[in-house]
Amino acid sequence: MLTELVLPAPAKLNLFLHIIGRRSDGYHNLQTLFQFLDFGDRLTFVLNNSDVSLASDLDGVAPEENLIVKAARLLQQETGCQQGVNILLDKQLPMGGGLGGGSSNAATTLLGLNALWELGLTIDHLAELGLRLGADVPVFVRGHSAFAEGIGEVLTPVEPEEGWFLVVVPDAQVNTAAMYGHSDLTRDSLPIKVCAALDGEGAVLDQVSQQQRRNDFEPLVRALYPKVDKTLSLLDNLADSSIGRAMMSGSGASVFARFASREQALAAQAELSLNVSRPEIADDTSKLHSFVAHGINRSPLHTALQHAGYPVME
Ligand SMILES: C[C@@](CO)(OP(=O)(O)O)[C@H](O)COP(=O)(O)OP(=O)(O)OC[C@H]1O[C@@H](n2ccc(N)nc2=O)[C@H](O)[C@@H]1O
Ligand SMILES: Nc1ncnc2c1ncn2[C@@H]1O[C@H](COP(=O)(O)OP(=O)(O)O)[C@@H](O)[C@H]1O
Repeated sequence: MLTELVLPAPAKLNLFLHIIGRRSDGYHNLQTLFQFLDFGDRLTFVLNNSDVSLASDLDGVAPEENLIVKAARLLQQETGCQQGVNILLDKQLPMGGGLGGGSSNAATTLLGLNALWELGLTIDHLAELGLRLGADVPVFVRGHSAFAEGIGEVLTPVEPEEGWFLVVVPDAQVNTAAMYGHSDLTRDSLPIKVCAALDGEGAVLDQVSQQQRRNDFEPLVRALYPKVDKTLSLLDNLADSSIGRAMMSGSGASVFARFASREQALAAQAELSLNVSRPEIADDTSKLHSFVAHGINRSPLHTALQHAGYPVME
């Protein structure tokens, strides 16, 4: 019997993000392209017979508010499961970074405990539970790059090119709910008409050419957070314009640019470090954290579960 599982909780990027309307409950309808990164947090689950406990020290997040604990308790309520678990979180992703760290942690917990507690829930059921925890959780549960609509939960699997990214994390935490609620947010983008025969990435990209790709949060976050604005400008200067400009992910604060190879992404990272150490710009960008990662269309969580002998059930 399985008593311990160590699983990744990968980051995501929003390769574009258009906000097309606001629902009566205040949530927003989007059209966005999600791709996973081979970089993220790591969760260790050890079976116990008593309670759910989490070892982590996230600033400002009480254990009961942590999406990991919420996900575990939701599974217990839904299934009546009496088993417990000790969970250890190795946090690598910035909080409020637009990389989906909290949502990914929740999805890894749902899938990990479904295996460890032998609950046998289907992927559809787990995605539905995930949506109760956050709009971005279902894509991490389903584990495939996707064109997302609705509030982020209506997912069509797609195959964007698996490029190399330099991701830069300015020293700023952006509050997602506050950005969605801001009066200056663009929320009337024209919907992309996705044809019925959405085939791989093709149909999405035909309609959202590289030049048209944008993140509707970007102008607002740039105006409110000068560090994000400056970081985007710095990264854009290093980006390969034939591939695309630097963009923000989600509601920020992280920004990214795609490169033709890992080597080129690493070279841009080195140049960025050099640039921010220059006295004329060393002020508020000196705390830039960055990493190079591969964009991948199958979540490393699903790959790890398969290797552990627990392939995700459709
Ligand atoms: C902006 C995005 C883009 O992928 O990512 P992040 O920047 O958070 O990574 C998501 O839409 C964030 O999804 P997620 O972070 O799961 O949001 P939730 O916890 O469900 O909601 C937080 C708050 O954001 C608002 N919200 C969220 C999703 C949505 N489609 N419309 C909204 O208006 C609601 O006010 C909600 O109270
Ligand atoms: N396990 C968790 N990891 C990160 N954030 C969490 C977690 N549980 C709850 N949160 C809360 O969710 C918020 C959003 O976190 P996160 O998903 O990392 O950022 P984003 O939504 O910008 O991608 C955090 O600011 C924090 O208050």
